[in-house]
Amino acid sequence: MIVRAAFTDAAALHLRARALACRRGARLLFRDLHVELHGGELLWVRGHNGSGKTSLLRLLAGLAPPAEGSVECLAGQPLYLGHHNALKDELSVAESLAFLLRLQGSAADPASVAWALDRMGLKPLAPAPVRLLSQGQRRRVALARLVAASAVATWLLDEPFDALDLEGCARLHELIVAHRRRGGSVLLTSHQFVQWPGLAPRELDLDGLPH
Ligand SMILES: Nc1ncnc2c1ncn2[C@@H]1O[C@H](COP(=O)(O)OP(=O)(O)OP(=O)(O)O)[C@@H](O)[C@H]1O
Repeated sequence: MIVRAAFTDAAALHLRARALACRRGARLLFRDLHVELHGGELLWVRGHNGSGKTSLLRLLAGLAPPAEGSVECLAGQPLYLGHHNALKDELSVAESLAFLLRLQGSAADPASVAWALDRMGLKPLAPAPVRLLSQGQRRRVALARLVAASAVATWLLDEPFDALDLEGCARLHELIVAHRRRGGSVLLTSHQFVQWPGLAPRELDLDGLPH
């Protein structure tokens, strides 16, 4: 089960990375990167293709060790949502989401799954096989995990707006706004300008870093 983090203390420090360096193969992608993320904040990580945005998120999520520096998660283990949707083609939409919810330690009973699908506008697709879904519909199923992740203080989202139509973007926007309002923090990458009203992200541009 998700450990319920006490993150209602507005503007508390949730995540701190100091002097991070990231090496992929022979390439040093960046070094001397400092990141702080507080409750209620949205941080938009920008940079050209291959600048290291996904690599940075993986370091912050603890999925890979940094070449140098340290990462501290002060409000519990973050939820990392990668740009691969990780759905199982042979399952139905509801079964596939239940599987992902179980993996992240959230309740995966039929009512919780139905609620999460409904919040992402997917209710009619619950019994459909995943293999029949469009890319945007797949993205929505993956993002439905966030509906059940209100107890996780920090969300790390890699290209969450990818493949979404306007309505899908609006639904994700709502989830992010609600999470920040309850004191949660969000760090995301996006190639699109994050311009939804009320989002007002702080920006971290990897293109400006030493390497
Ligand atoms: N396993 C790996 N071994 C070696 N190099 C890798 C590996 N994975 C990624 N890279 C390289 O690291 C660099 C950064 O990749 P990363 O996916 O972090 O970039 P990104 O900023 O997220 O890119 P994009 O905007 O295209 O999603 C790329 O040049 C990529 O080729």
